Amino acid sequence: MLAIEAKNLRRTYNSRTGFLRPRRTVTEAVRGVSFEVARGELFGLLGPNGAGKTTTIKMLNTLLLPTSGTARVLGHDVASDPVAVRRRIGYVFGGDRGLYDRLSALDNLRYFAELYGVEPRDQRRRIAELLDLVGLAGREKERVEGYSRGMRQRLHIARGLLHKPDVLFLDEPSIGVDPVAARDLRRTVADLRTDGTTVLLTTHYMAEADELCDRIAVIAGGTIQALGTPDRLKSRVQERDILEIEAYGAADEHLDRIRELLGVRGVAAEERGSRQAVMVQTERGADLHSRVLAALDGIRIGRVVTREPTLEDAYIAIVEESESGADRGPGAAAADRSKEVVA
Ligand SMILES: Nc1ncnc2c1ncn2[C@@H]1O[C@H](COP(=O)(O)OP(=O)(O)OP(=O)(O)O)[C@@H](O)[C@H]1O
Repeated sequence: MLAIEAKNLRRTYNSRTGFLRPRRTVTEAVRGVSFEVARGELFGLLGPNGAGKTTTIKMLNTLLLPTSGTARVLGHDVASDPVAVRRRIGYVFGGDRGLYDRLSALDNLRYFAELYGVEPRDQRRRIAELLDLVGLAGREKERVEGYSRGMRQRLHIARGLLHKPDVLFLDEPSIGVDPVAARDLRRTVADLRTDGTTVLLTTHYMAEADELCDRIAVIAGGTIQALGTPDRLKSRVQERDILEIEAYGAADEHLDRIRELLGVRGVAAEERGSRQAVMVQTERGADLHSRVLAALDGIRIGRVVTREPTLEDAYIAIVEESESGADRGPGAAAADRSKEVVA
């Protein structure tokens, strides 16, 4: 039996804005998403902000009803049998909500164990096992208010696992967590595999997805744009070189100028503090160094390197292709999904 089976899932949001001239906005957040996750698999859902990842997860974990389509978790239909689904799943989301700061980690876990109906005779053992799994054993008597963000996230995971769910939804668990703590968190997630838990993970960190996930679906504009193993997704850009340039103040017009160069297959910029990393995907062997630098004329440039493509580059290529259909430019796909109607 499959752990998760989503068939043509759709979800529309209706929201109202304005008082004197009320407007109703209809947003098609998820537009026909289908995928399957096998038991014991670690499946990643990647996509830009607003792609529809959280909405998809919320339909699978019964927090939202699909507008149409069907989904089953461990064979139970999310719409007609939500109680059976809830009994078998855990949900952990990034951020600060969901723990009691003034209590110790141990008291938090005891409280949630009661709430989730963990048998009193099993509670001690289960909590000890989980503290061990998430690397908090020895620190459990400290108040959560003194915990670092990474420790909190690991405690969140322990909380989500108290009732031994077969499927765990992890929505951006490493958001705001420093690199060392993120590494510990990844180890925790990888360890879940050993006891057969199926994990559906959303993340914005590509290295994390590459390291952890058996398969990944890239979602953009409410639909799945690519699905496969990390290696399979990377193979989409294997015929490319990546020119990475450290720049200070590159604007959209500079990126557009680079995009127009012959041999350039994609451009993206990532803010890194006061500077940007401009990533230019070029056809393999096309030596575009000088022409790309000329397009950035007038801007302070730091290090320039050519490197092999990573999962992040594959992801950028997939998302750019989905957004640039018919020359509509970045963001067009997202804009198409919201329509304003007079209320
Ligand atoms: N409650 C809501 N009411 C109206 N629109 C919503 C609501 N929740 C989400 N949306 C819209 O639906 C679309 C998908 O949002 P969703 O939160 O699922 O994306 P996401 O991929 O999880 O994004 P992020 O990475 O930013 O968390 C977005 O356009 C968002 O603005």
